[in-house]
Amino acid sequence: MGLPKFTRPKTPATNSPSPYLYVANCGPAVGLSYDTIASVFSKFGEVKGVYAADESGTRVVVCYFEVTSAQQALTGLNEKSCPDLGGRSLHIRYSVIQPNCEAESLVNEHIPVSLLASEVNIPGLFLVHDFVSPQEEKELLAAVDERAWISLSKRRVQHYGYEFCYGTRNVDTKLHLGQLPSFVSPILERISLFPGLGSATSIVLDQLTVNEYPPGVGLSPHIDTHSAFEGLIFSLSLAGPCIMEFRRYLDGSWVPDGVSSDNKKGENAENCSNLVRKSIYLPPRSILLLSGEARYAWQHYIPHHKIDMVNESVIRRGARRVSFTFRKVLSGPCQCGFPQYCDSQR
Ligand SMILES: O=C(O)CCC(=O)C(=O)O
Ligand SMILES: [Fe+2]
Repeated sequence: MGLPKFTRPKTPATNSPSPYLYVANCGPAVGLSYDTIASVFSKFGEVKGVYAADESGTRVVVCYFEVTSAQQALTGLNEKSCPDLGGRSLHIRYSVIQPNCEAESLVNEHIPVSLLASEVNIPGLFLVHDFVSPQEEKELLAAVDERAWISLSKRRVQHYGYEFCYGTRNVDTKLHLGQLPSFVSPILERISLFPGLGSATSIVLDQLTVNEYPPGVGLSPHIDTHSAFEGLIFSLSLAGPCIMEFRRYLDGSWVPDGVSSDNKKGENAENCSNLVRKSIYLPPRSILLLSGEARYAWQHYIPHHKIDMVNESVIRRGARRVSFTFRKVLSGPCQCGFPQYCDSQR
């Protein structure tokens, strides 16, 4: 599964022809849809696909079936004002294919982005839109902005209840920071009535991490450490949207130690064939619940994009996205039914 990764060619020359063209000054961020680009390039031969070359929205890779098509397109379009593309001049080179590599950085390599959890079809994943009102959103943001942020390399965080340690990806259960702050009390009450969980389940949450992501900053793939937290993880999205992706290794491959949520390397899967990927759009004021299989067996991550393609629409990340992740610290070992992904059971 997944497409090969295309790299930016090192030499600017038109040597080493290949069926793949790396095209700059072209893409959704400059108003050119993938369909428009495909239709212009298909004048030179059959186009296999058009993909984002990176997260800029202004560079794409056009893949032909035949090298000769790419050669003709390069001759016909490179550095020339193109009337079919609003007079824009494209900067084109042959691209290089990197074999056996998943291309997660190709924004449009994409898996379709679902708007509803039911479309994603991962057991235990739920999304509720408009979980808080715009006024509550404003108040929650104001409350955290009055408090001290901790700066990580690319984003800022606050921890309540227990501190989450990114080095060990765990919490120190002996270090209780206190009750969750009163400004989240109405949210906790509403979570206790969460649809789908049944009134028999009493939901106690005692750890909150607030994450503030600037535009273009995401989160690398991870499963929240099984031994750190119980089975329900709620994440409230505020201020700006994002897409969250999920991937599961079908053979249950273990995530190597040291791949922390701030380590972008963790995004490059070594092996594409045993991986399933899904994607969901998280609008501001929505809350996501990871439980069961979604919590224990699927890695979740936020691609490092400034713009996201949500089906046919280009969605710009806002000035920031702030998430409130509510969890319950686990006191004993994890006894989940997914031992192949469980640090307590390996
Ligand atoms: O920002 C989010 O919604 C998710 C955060 C997350 O996955 C985590 O802190 O483990
Ligand atoms: Fe997480």
